[in-house]
Amino acid sequence: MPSAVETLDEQAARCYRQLQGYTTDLERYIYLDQLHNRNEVLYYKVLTDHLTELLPVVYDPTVGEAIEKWSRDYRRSRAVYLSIDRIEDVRTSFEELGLGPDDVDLLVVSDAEEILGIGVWGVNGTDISVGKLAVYSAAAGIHPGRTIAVNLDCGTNNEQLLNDPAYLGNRHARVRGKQYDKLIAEYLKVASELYPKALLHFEDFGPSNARRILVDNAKKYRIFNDDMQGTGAIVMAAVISGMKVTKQSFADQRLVVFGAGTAGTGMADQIHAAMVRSGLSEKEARARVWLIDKQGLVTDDMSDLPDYQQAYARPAAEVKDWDRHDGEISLLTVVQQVKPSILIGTSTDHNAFTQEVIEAVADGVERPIVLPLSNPTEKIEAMPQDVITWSKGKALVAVGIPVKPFDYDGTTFTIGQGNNALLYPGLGLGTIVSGAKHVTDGMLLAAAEAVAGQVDPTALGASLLPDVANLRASSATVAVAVAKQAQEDGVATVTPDNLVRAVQDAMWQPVYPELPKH
Ligand SMILES: NC(=O)c1ccc[n+]([C@@H]2O[C@H](COP(=O)([O-])OP(=O)(O)OC[C@H]3O[C@@H](n4cnc5c(N)ncnc54)[C@H](O)[C@@H]3O)[C@@H](O)[C@H]2O)c1
Ligand SMILES: O=C(O)C[C@H](O)C(=O)O
Ligand SMILES: [Mg+2]
Repeated sequence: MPSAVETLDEQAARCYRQLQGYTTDLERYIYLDQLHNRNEVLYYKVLTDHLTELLPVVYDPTVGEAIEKWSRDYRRSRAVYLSIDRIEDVRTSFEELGLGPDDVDLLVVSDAEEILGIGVWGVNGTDISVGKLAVYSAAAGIHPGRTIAVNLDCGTNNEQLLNDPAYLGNRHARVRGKQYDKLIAEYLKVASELYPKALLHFEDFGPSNARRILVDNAKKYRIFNDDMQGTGAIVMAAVISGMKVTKQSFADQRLVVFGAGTAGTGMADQIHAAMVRSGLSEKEARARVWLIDKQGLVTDDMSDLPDYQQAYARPAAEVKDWDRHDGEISLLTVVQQVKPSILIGTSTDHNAFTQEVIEAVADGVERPIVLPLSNPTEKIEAMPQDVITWSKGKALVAVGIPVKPFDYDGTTFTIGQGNNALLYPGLGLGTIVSGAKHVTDGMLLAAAEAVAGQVDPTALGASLLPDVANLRASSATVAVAVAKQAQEDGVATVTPDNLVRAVQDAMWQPVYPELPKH
């Protein structure tokens, strides 16, 4: 080795300078991934020191592009691969890691059927698990050595991958039905037996599997679906913040969800539950939710509605006089009829929130909450600057991607990042610190309230959500609230006297360990 002996800070400064030499975010992603593979402490040091700048590089939106090119650019495996063709190998695949029952806090698994909004990516989807874990470690100090990324390779229907000679996954159509269910059951069984203390995080599954797996297993395993629960909770945080401006309660809201899949219906469920908690009956609350999917407004005369949409289908009779185009009731018509106080986009339909739609929303109520949440950037329903301009500064906006502050009519608007990354790291840490047997609805709500409690959104242009730069502190606050709620909900298995201290102590810092002295 060269003679110089450097500190971690000096090494990190060199890496950061090297990073400046690249021109595209994908190149930066690859550089950081190689650093991740070479020196994990140094990688996290650079990442945590420049979190606002580098989160969009290691995570959304760049991770979407990295996934598309993953086989082409393959470097090194950072995950456990479980093949649908070799379910009998699930246990050995984990055992090969040599980790004991007390060694693992967290697994992130994806079957890559709905990566962000870019569809099915087979084994290339590995990096969504890797990226989510990097955010857990950088934002909430979950020890990276105590985490495992998992890819479930169920085949892929993505022709581009099947025809790509470089593709590294199973070259057959996606396997569904009994064989798929067997793989999921085996994963849950093995992972929870080998690592009984670990939280099992599910990411970017297709809508029907995401919901089914969560509903069937929520009571049996320590399981969390980020796209449903994490997203639902960050949206709750944004809405709680927005209601501080409008001085309303959940019972006053009218919710339109555009894109009623995993994330959209997950949010509808959490906001519906909050409406019930604020005094509405189940039925009254349902009557305040409108789902729109590919076939327009979801109504109860539609055949083959998936179960997660049925609950909110509007009676056909109620909308029989509404305008239709090609038989469908459009987003614009729904907005004009309903005058939503909250409009959410989780459709992947880029630019669906047109000027006409946003103007209609702003005509309907004084300060509408507008959340175009589809990722990555090329899927977003509307850019925040447009939503602010078209609503004449009235809309209260958050989006899934990071956006720089901008001026409108003499005011600077700061747009919060309504991405589950602002919430799940703290939720995970709180779950781990409390040893919670399950992630309860109460814990999700506590996380949402803790996130919202960190901002004052009342000034015009203020953000609805905390700044990513404060994510580490914000995650610690969320973790304390979640662990406390776990105790109140009777699911905590560890009850430290001083929760704040326990959370701080549990947070891993990127520093080199002391070498033992001889
Ligand atoms: N900001 C966040 O934290 C966050 C979290 C989860 C998901 N998302 C984003 O939300 C989007 C959806 O993710 P998902 O996991 O729910 O996917 P999904 O496939 O489960 O749901 C998408 C839904 O939108 C519908 N849709 C597609 N095109 C449409 C159109 N033109 N009009 C109306 N509806 C249409 C689909 O039929 C489907 O029901 C993705 O872009 C994802 O990145 C964001
Ligand atoms: O990964 C993200 O950026 C958020 C979310 O989980 C998504 O699927 O879009
Ligand atoms: Mg996701």
